[in-house]
Amino acid sequence: MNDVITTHHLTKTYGPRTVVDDLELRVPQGCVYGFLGPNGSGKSTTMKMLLSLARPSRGEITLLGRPMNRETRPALLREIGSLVEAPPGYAHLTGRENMVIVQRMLGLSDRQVSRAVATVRLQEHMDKLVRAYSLGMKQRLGIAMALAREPRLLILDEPTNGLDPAGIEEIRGLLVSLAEDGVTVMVSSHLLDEIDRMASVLGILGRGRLVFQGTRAELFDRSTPDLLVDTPEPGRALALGVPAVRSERGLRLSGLGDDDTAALVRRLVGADVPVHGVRRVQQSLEEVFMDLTGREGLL
Ligand SMILES: Nc1ncnc2c1ncn2[C@@H]1O[C@H](COP(=O)(O)OP(=O)(O)OP(=O)(O)O)[C@@H](O)[C@H]1O
Repeated sequence: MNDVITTHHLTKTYGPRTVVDDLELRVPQGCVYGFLGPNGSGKSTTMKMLLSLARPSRGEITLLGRPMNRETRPALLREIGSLVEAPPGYAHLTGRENMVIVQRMLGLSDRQVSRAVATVRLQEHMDKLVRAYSLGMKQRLGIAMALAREPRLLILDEPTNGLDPAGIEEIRGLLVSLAEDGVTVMVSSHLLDEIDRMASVLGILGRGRLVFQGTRAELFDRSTPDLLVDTPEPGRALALGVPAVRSERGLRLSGLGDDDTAALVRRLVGADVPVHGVRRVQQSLEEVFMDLTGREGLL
């Protein structure tokens, strides 16, 4: 599978602060790539660098198989649709007038514009002022603007921000169907659940660094399942200073490898705490993310 986005040592510093740190992104063709991270972890800055809206302090970007540089930039950007700030568009114009501006700017055909509008299902609202649109309609108009050029790559920064569950569901369905048609979609969010339900590949940022990249299954492979210790006397185990929380049948511990598990069992048995069983259970996706991002409040 070809990668549509690759970066090498991609870094952004603001003064003494490194906000994007040595990223090696690999975004495969035709997937929804979920770019996740807590607020302030560097998602927007990364996407802006991919779109030449911010200049990298260091590193290289390759898009659609071509290195991004002064010569290739104009042609590459023509093939990329994006939504990176709050919904674009002039509020005092209608949806249609906004689309005409995009059409003229990019030299698009009527067919391209009407297809994009139909894809986001805004046909019936094109003669309303954008000011009167709901947030979801504004986001859909923004996506129509990004789609009209029939991009091979879509880069969307938090496109579901502020939408209600029905609006989120609608955007999610739209992005998945675009990917099925071969468009590569990179979409950022700080909402784990939302990304998990649409992305087939995940990139997770924590404090500017890529802490994980791969499929959901690979993510679970990397995590250490929690340990459940069945004991009728969890209080005595906790009194020993064992780093556990109480669970239904005893105790639950996170992040314990095999050696630590053996040491724990020895310690409990040595202290005469009855151990009826020791099992592993998979962490929830939330817990895996929390561990990776340093529990910075990813939802
Ligand atoms: N122009 C700038 N000058 C200085 N610092 C900046 C600038 N732009 C972003 N930052 C800082 O870089 C860090 C990363 O910001 P960024 O917006 O990329 O994060 P994010 O993951 O997209 O977060 P959010 O979900 O809140 O948008 C933040 O600490 C932010 O304050």
